[in-house]
Amino acid sequence: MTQPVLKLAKVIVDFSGFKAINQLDFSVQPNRVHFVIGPNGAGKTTLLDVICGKTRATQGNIQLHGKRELSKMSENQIVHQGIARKFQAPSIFPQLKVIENLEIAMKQKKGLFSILRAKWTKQEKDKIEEMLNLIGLEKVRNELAGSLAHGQKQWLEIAMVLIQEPDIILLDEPIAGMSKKERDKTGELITQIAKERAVLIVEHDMDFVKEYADVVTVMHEGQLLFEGSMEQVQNNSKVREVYLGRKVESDVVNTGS
Ligand SMILES: Nc1ncnc2c1ncn2[C@@H]1O[C@H](COP(=O)(O)OP(=O)(O)OP(=O)(O)O)[C@@H](O)[C@H]1O
Repeated sequence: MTQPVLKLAKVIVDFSGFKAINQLDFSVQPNRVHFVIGPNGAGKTTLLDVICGKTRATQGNIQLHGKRELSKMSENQIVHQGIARKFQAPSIFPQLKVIENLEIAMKQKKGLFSILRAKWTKQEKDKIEEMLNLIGLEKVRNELAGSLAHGQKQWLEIAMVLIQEPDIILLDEPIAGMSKKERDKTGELITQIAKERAVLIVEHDMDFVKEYADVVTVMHEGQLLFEGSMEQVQNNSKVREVYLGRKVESDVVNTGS
């Protein structure tokens, strides 16, 4: 079996006696679009927070490639290990051009010393070009980022995260507020990204999960309730029970079936 990119073992996140994550064992394989779903309060956001270091694990281990232990590292150190997160709200620079946003992301990757060497190498230029093509914004490269449509802003930020060349990218409800067309394009983009790295996504939209998931983890009360394909998730009795009586029940239990 392939070595997981990321592996959490017996992780606990305790908020003053309340365990938002409770003895969680969880791993992410390379080249997979991996979704995390679960009812409100299940611990999904806390899972992303603890992986990227925004929240500290009270207990347990978080390992990257089976060796680098992340649970004691700062957020900044974790980014440099190869874990990048894109939050729901875009954090682009609206007053700068699309291409300038990508250049800033590239500068962050280069670090201070290389910034002093002001010119871009051919490799860096090619990378920026590759990102523009990947997100389909090559024709609007000189537009101000603030003038882009909602979906385009989200893709730009995904590209800014990808420029860091992370091993794993964490996305928090990436299609929130998007039109059908934008959602489809985001799904294609995510599929494309997963060819080179692992993608872990917290998502509430079950149609989207069904369409693009390779693996779905269902969380409940800070623990892993079930993991498998979306079809297996939909047919699992424990999952049905947890969602029973909740608003999302019909989505999880009936989507596309
Ligand atoms: N900083 C905190 N202090 C105390 N409790 C917290 C904190 N952050 C989260 N929690 C609690 O931990 C539980 C899990 O929260 P989390 O946001 O991870 O759930 P979620 O699955 O992402 O939910 P949603 O789908 O509603 O976003 C919730 O009961 C929440 O109130």
